[in-house]
Amino acid sequence: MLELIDASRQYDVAGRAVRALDGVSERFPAGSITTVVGRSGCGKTTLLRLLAGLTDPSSGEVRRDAARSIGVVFQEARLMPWLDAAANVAFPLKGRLGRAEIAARVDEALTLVGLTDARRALPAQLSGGMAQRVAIARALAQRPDILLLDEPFSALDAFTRRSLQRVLVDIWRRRRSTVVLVTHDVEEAVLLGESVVEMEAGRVVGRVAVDLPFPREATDPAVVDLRRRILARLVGGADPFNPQVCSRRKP
Ligand SMILES: Nc1ncnc2c1ncn2[C@@H]1O[C@H](COP(=O)(O)OP(=O)(O)OP(=O)(O)O)[C@@H](O)[C@H]1O
Repeated sequence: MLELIDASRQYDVAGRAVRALDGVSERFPAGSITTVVGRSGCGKTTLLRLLAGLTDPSSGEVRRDAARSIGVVFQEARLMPWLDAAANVAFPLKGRLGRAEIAARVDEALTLVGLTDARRALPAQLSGGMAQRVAIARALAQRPDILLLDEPFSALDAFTRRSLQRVLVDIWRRRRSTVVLVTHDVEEAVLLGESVVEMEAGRVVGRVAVDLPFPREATDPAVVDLRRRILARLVGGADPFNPQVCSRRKP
């Protein structure tokens, strides 16, 4: 079980208290895939960092089975610049697994993200999207019980994004790890989540069960309809470029 109980996180920004997360209680059942959607700055990354144990809540609680392994994909690749793509993927496995197992996992993960030809390239020789795919491969190779992804596909072109979304769903269905994926793309949230958690101004304002079989298609009328409804709720007809919108609306 992965769970937030009345969790809040406050930051001090130039002497002003910013409530990045405001009393969130949310359960992420073992083996489920959940997407968290909301506009920029509404606390999605903070929620993920709390789940990962990278940030402590200012108040409230995070419950996570300590025996379960966690893999995190951040918004940016965070590769080690002196290691090639394959060595970056292998790095977290060193000392935990034998050489043959590491080699097999690295091959498998690089194949899944479509980067077998780039295995000897250094991060500086990769495009931004390729570097991000290496970061995704690094997380997949660890085969974590809990996989947390922070807008992992937003730096990718539409074709690569769609194929990696499929890879993620495939892997989740095969391994039944607990997956939480944060995105500002409502379509992606509907395509990938068994449930979509809607966030606004540091709060969870809705949770929608998406009762559609995988793999899902963006053109499926049920997906289109759900996307439209979530978007309408989150935007609420307000000016999407007005930052005040975030804090003005109450759940
Ligand atoms: N380390 C930090 N120090 C100070 N303020 C922070 C910090 N991290 C986040 N915040 C603030 O908390 C709020 C929520 O940020 P968070 O990164 O969680 O949002 P987000 O929904 O993930 O945004 P995005 O989609 O743009 O990544 C923002 O107002 C942000 O400025």
